[in-house]
Amino acid sequence: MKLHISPATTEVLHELADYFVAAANQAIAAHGRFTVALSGGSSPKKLFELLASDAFKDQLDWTKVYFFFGDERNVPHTDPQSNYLMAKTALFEPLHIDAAQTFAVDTSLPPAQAAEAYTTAINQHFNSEQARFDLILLGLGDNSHTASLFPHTSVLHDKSASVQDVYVEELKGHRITFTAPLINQARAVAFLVFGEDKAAAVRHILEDKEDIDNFPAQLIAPTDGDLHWFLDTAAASKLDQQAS
Ligand SMILES: O=C(O)[C@H](O)[C@@H](O)[C@H](O)[C@H](O)COP(=O)(O)O
Repeated sequence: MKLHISPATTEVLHELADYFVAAANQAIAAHGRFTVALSGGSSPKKLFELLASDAFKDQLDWTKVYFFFGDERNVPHTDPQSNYLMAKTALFEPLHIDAAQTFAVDTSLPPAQAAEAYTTAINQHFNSEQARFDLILLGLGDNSHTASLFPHTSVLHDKSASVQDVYVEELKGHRITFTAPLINQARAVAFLVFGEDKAAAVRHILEDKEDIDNFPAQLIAPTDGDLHWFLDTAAASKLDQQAS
């Protein structure tokens, strides 16, 4: 596990954008394409905008990049809460990504069917071999959730490498999420976390004793892959360890 800690969010974003480009070019050179699962929420929006900016957009062949979502809210793709809408606006449209390269969760289906259909789409993308994403981007909630692996939900104990529908009591709604085993199959996982309000959660995940039901992001430990945390100093402020 590698910690990347920088004072300013702009530095964190540039470091992760450099890492994203390097991982993409390495995957494209090695097996002809780069398959990435994007995180949702607010943190990654600036990363997507940076990747689509003049500073980065010409650094890789975007026609060889395939985009999935590590989780999605149970809303239409036109809803401001939609993770797909955020990525479409900040990344896919500015880069003119072909629709055939983007895989949105079909939220027009009931959530359980949407999750099952997404699992099928992933398995088809990987030709029914092990679904091994080249990179999975994750955020972290201040309650230590990641993707839509929320505290005290049954999906935390799902041993299948799949996509699941989960009812989240605190949200009073359904989410569709990768399971931890699916995330942990990835070649690389990168967390992007900003701000003092996340500092306690970061410490729970990286330094406190195992307590999966309260701190679900502790589940994330790639079996045979790299784990990176990209943090600003505020989010890292409660850690004993600093960047390695
Ligand atoms: O769909 C989502 O909301 C995300 O996938 C979720 O896991 C997010 O990464 C965290 O909640 C942090 O969200 P912020 O970046 O908005 O703080």
